[in-house]
Amino acid sequence: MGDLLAGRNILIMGVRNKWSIAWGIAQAAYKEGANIIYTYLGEREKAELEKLTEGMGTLHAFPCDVTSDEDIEKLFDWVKSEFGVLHGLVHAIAFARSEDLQDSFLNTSREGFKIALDISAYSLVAVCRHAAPLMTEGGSIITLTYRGSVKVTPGYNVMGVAKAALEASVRYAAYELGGKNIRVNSLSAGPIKTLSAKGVKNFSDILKVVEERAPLKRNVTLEDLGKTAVYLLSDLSSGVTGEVIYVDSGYNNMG
Ligand SMILES: CCCCCCc1ccc(Oc2ccc(Oc3cccc(O)n3)cc2)c(O)c1
Repeated sequence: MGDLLAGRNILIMGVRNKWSIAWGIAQAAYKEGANIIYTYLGEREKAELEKLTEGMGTLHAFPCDVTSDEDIEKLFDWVKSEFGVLHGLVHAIAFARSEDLQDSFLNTSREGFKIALDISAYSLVAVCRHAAPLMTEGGSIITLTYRGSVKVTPGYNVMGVAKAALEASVRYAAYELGGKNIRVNSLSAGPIKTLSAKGVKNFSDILKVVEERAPLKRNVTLEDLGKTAVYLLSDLSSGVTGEVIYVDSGYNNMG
């Protein structure tokens, strides 16, 4: 047990089950003494959270559908009234319609494009706007991204466009919040078998390629991601903001 995050209130948005990257981050932050607050989408995710957090003390959780400004407002009103101050936030939420994650990118519909960008990119902007006033002692905000934002990954399609918008949003949010000592960064994870990954065609192909070609010759684990998230959430990364940190076994540096 470390104390890198002792006494810090950290809001984690996006735990769906034990395979979730957000759950790997929650476990690592908990081990470093953080006081974790969760948001969930529906009753199924709430039940999963209750199961996952058994034996970890009181479960602090609140519902939030990030497509609703009212939900986001209610969430932060509740966090303010229950905890007063927030020190960290993990945004691990994204969505695109599965038909937009299959073959032709050019066939992405206007509605599908809007949905992907609203949930996967705009939601970070709204969350930063509401979290910042609670980060009165400074803070660290991290979101999850993927290499498909900067390099074409067949099948990732509109999600790659959404992640490009997300990464640019991280830079602009970091610029505006730096003066309040609030840092905003993205963690670019290598492919991991999550519930979301099931929605991306060609996903399974890429796991094998990483294992064969990446410098570390293995895929990353939830533990790998959790440790880097603790670094970004803690004072160890005090000089880092507006950045994309790759945790992908070095794959992104291959030719
Ligand atoms: C061909 C790309 C292989 C590597 C993809 C790695 C990856 C896996 C999962 C990722 O997160 C999501 C999140 C939501 C998402 O949209 C979904 C997920 C399931 C069902 C569905 O209808 N949409 C797709 C990917 C992600 O951003 C990146």
